[in-house]
Amino acid sequence: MKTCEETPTDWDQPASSILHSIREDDSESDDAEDTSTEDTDNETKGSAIESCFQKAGFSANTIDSDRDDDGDSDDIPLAQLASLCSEGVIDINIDDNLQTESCNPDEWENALLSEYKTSDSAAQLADSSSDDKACESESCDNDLNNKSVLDTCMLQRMRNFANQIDSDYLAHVAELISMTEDKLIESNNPGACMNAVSKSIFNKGGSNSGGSGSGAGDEPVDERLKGIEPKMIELIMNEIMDHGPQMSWDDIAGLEFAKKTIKEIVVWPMLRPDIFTGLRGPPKGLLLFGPPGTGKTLIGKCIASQSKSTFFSISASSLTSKWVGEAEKMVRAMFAVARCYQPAVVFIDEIDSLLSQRTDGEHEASRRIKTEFLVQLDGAATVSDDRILVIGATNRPQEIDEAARRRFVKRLYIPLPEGSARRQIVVNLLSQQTYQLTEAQLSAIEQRSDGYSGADVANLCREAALGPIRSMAFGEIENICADQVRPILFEDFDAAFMQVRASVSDKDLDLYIDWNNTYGSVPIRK
Ligand SMILES: Nc1ncnc2c1ncn2[C@@H]1O[C@H](COP(=O)(O)OP(=O)(O)OP(=O)(O)O)[C@@H](O)[C@H]1O
Repeated sequence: MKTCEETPTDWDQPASSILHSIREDDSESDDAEDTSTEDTDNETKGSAIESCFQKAGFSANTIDSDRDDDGDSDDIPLAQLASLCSEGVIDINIDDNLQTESCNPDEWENALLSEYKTSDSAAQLADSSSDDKACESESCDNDLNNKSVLDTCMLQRMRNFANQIDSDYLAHVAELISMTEDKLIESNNPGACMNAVSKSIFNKGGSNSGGSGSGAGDEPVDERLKGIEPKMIELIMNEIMDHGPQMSWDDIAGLEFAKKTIKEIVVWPMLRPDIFTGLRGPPKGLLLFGPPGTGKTLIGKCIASQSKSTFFSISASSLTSKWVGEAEKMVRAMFAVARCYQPAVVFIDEIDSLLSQRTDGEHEASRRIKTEFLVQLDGAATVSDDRILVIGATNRPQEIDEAARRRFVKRLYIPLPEGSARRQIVVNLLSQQTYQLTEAQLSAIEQRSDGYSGADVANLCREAALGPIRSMAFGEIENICADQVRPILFEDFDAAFMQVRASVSDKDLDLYIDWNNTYGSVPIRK
């Protein structure tokens, strides 16, 4: 095992060479132990990494970090990436450094390295690496300004990290890269790549790297997270940052006008901030209001997917109930994390409960949360470089405070689905099951479900899907093969209509339409 007294590394050589030398160091020291096992491990690791990077749309030479022709594509690039990302040294500012739309590996490396060298994090890294067993030498702790000690400690830390990469971890990275494949290839944008990969590694890295900034109890490295409790950051990453599947506009039935407006005012500007500047700048606050179960949350998720943004989703009532006494801090922390993961969409469900009209008897705590939220909303709106969109969703728009309403510049009514949209929801949901319904029967379902919300229609389908099971005797259910269950028939829907009724009344609808015609962005006729 090398110690901190090793020869310092020349930071001006490409990162790949530095890491190559780490590898050589490692193989030298480990040769005596068991070279053959390590070779096999590295080969397996290497091919897994290669497939990760190929999946992400990188050319093969990105993977051959040795820059030689020996065909030995090993773990160096991932180790490098993983180490830097997990340490929080690399963040989305990588975009500014690169100022390029290409995924050129040399530019990556240089940018990574310059971040690494210039960042304050270097000192923190060396500091944290003093915890590493390999860096127990007193010189690490005592002389952080000594360049050679710093370099060696960093190298040791990178080496440790590389050694900790296991197959589970690779699988995780592969899964993430495959999930974001479209995003990465489409944008061919290193910033997006880094954002996606670092997000994954940041999450997973807590257990793998033990690195600073990744786990609870560590001081976060990013400037924007200074003063925010690491525990809170972790909570936000795990509970509020949405890691669900990507969504497309076709997953949302109907609502064509809303989709069109949102694409125009939100998605395009987030995708092309360079074009949508000044007067064309996007609104930073969007309010989606309408009856429950009409797809407001789906729209929020879809905006995040389609604008290649990180999605943070929280319900205002859980802010006030789940984090009693901490809600205000939570709001601040959430926006701080969102700033680190730009472009970001912060979706707040039931926003009325957070931003309801002020009353004389209002509780001090709820007044403070409201103020904090408005401050953050203003911050997101005034820092023009920030690409954070706040989406509020509510079923009770009339209860929203005037000051808050003003900050949601765009206010879109999300109404009950029309007949064709209800039919599309039914067909989409049934496509996952076997069913036998004629066009005429589908039309009958469409008509009978008039006044149903999207969620009501989904419930109707769920109820109908149980029909074939209910028609069986108990013993039969226990033994039947799944493919022998009879298809869903019209009679099942007939029965389901008796169970599932519309959840929204005409009176409620009138209230929404009135509010929309007073404050909404797209007035409609009753
Ligand atoms: N337009 C739609 N297209 C497809 N599915 C829909 C649509 N609207 C609602 N649904 C179905 O209803 C469910 C609930 O939708 P969602 O949570 O987006 O509604 P919401 O308006 O946010 O409701 P709430 O106001 O109660 O939070 C979805 O998971 C989906 O199954």
